[in-house]
Amino acid sequence: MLGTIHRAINNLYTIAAEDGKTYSCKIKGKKLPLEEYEYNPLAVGDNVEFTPYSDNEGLILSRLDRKSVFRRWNIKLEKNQTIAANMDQVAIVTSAYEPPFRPRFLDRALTCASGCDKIIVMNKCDFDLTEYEFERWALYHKLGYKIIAVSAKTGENIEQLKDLLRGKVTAFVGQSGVGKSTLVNLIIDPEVKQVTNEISEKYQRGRHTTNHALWFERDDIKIIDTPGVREMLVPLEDVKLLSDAFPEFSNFKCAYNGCSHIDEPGCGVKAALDEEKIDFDRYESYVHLFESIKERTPQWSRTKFRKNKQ
Ligand SMILES: Nc1nc2c(ncn2[C@@H]2O[C@H](COP(=O)(O)OP(=O)(O)OP(=O)(O)O)[C@@H](O)[C@H]2O)c(=O)[nH]1
Ligand SMILES: [Zn+2]
Repeated sequence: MLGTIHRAINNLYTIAAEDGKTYSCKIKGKKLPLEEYEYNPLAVGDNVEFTPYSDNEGLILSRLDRKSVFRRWNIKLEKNQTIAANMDQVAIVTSAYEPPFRPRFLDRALTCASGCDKIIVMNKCDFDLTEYEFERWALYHKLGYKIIAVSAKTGENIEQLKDLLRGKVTAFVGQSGVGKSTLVNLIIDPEVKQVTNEISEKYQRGRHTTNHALWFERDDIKIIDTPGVREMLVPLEDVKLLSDAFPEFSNFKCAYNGCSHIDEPGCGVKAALDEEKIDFDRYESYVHLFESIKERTPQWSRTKFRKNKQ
């Protein structure tokens, strides 16, 4: 039987199956195959093949191919952790205030998502952005990302956000406290208008924080809410991920195929930077990401980077 993982906690998986029923499952026998540096074989959104052994229990046999993933580097485990899989798009939720808008965080989150569209949601737009923040925010629009400013508090633009979600599976990711759960609750259950900690019981969630990813759906809107994090570290991955998150670099040609845009001669990206055709802050953000991947594992050398890119 086939099904989709809607919840994954401590090797126990809740699966919504093709027969319309929900099964609580474990992985059969040995573990599922893991890639080097990979922590968890299964995440919310994964499609699996399983054998039911009772009306509501089963054993997972295999994972079907993924079309997309959102994964980050788990610093404690020193492994890539897959947070959500097979979504059509990732909504990176940021907030205008408390926590303040952090473009660097946003760049990292953009890099963690692969194989899907990315939309950027600015929640708490009942607060004003500073002029500087507004400019940074507008830059993402210029780069071609879908962006939307909403307020879970006042309801501003929530209908427009819903329009972006219809007919799709969307993973909500972001810093802790930006209001992901408040937004998800508002979208999934419009009757619920109270603040988060009052509604958390209804969904049997933690009081203030979401500590595991969870699938929600209502009509044709399907959302994977994910735990908020303080830091979003980019996964160890084919470095192509980085270039995907910096689409503006692809407008410029470099002398070397697979140029890392750090110190190679004839780098078109660095030339464009000198001519102010690329935003300096974005470039700096890229350098940080590049260095963070390189530092983490000495064996992930720049040579490997070049080889992977070709
Ligand atoms: N002013 C204002 N406050 C909001 C808005 N949305 C959420 N909040 C508040 O922000 C706080 C954090 O909201 P949560 O929904 O718990 O944030 P989260 O992103 O799910 O946080 P984690 O569970 O840690 O990932 C709560 O006190 C909410 O009531 C908004 O649009 N405007
Ligand atoms: Zn270059």
